[in-house]
Amino acid sequence: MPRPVLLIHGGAGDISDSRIAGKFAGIKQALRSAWGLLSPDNGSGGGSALDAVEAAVRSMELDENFNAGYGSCLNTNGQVEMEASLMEGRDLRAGCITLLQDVMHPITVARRLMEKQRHTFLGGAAAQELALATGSERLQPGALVTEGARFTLKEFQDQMTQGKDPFFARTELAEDKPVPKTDPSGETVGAVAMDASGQIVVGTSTGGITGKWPGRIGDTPILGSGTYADNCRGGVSTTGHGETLMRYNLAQRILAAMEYQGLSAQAAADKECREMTKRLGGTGGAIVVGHSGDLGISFTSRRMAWGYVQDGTIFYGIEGQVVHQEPFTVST
Ligand SMILES: NC(=O)C[C@H](N)C(=O)O
Repeated sequence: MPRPVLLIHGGAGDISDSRIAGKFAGIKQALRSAWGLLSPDNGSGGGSALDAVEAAVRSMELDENFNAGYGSCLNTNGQVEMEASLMEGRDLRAGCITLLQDVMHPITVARRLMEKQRHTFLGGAAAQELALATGSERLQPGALVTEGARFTLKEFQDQMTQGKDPFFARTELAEDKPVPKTDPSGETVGAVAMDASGQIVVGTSTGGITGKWPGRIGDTPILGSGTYADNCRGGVSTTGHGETLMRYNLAQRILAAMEYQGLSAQAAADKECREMTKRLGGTGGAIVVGHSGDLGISFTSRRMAWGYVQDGTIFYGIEGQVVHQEPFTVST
């Protein structure tokens, strides 16, 4: 029987030192709220990967330390347009949502779509309609906008006014271009879980990138780029510069490297993240759970927050190879 595992990320990017504590707190909180749903010790013989992934992502959508739900990045109109995807690896069912506004939990809307099984990808008004019809509350316009998101948009717009385009700077890493103090890509959230039945589920949720054009769609809701789950191979959630990730098809490439080159989850994630940045310039990261339960955590950005629980211990990190660990309790 597979050993259940829950691995999450809180986004790849140029995360400043002052934001690390908030990221760690949010990662631990998300693991705390989701692990009980998956753990074999939860009294019900082990829970479902689907419930655990949804719970972990919902926790980070509520937390303004992450670029998803409340605290999402803003487009050039100062508005939040969110995206999410959810996939399960047994029957390859999925729900993908884009251009969603004024709803706290895009990942739950993605789950509702997946469960309906009629369509796989809905955007804009249709996504909104589904959200409201399946129990999501419509928030006041602007309710998801935080001070931090406003500040980052202002900083981005100031740089544009000065003729510096931070997007271009990040996709042309080899050149000496100005780099924004705050990464306009913000930090998407994602979770990959495998339950005791071998079911693998992946969910990813984002506000996109700061200063995006209204209507811009990133990698997050695109299967094979932001999210992919296949019980025969594994599950991947990615984060980083969406235009880069979708052109490279990062999630699918990592799974292909595991399947056809026999690489471990870690080796495949390292190889494909590195190769992507070498070829396209943009940076990003991925979390991976292989079908046999091995884990991969890799990023080419400066930082990426991540965490997982194993054998009563929580492991987490944000930088290079540095791994922190502490006993996991519900009050961690
Ligand atoms: N930080 C992120 O992961 C942003 C997301 N990948 C996007 O480009 O929309």
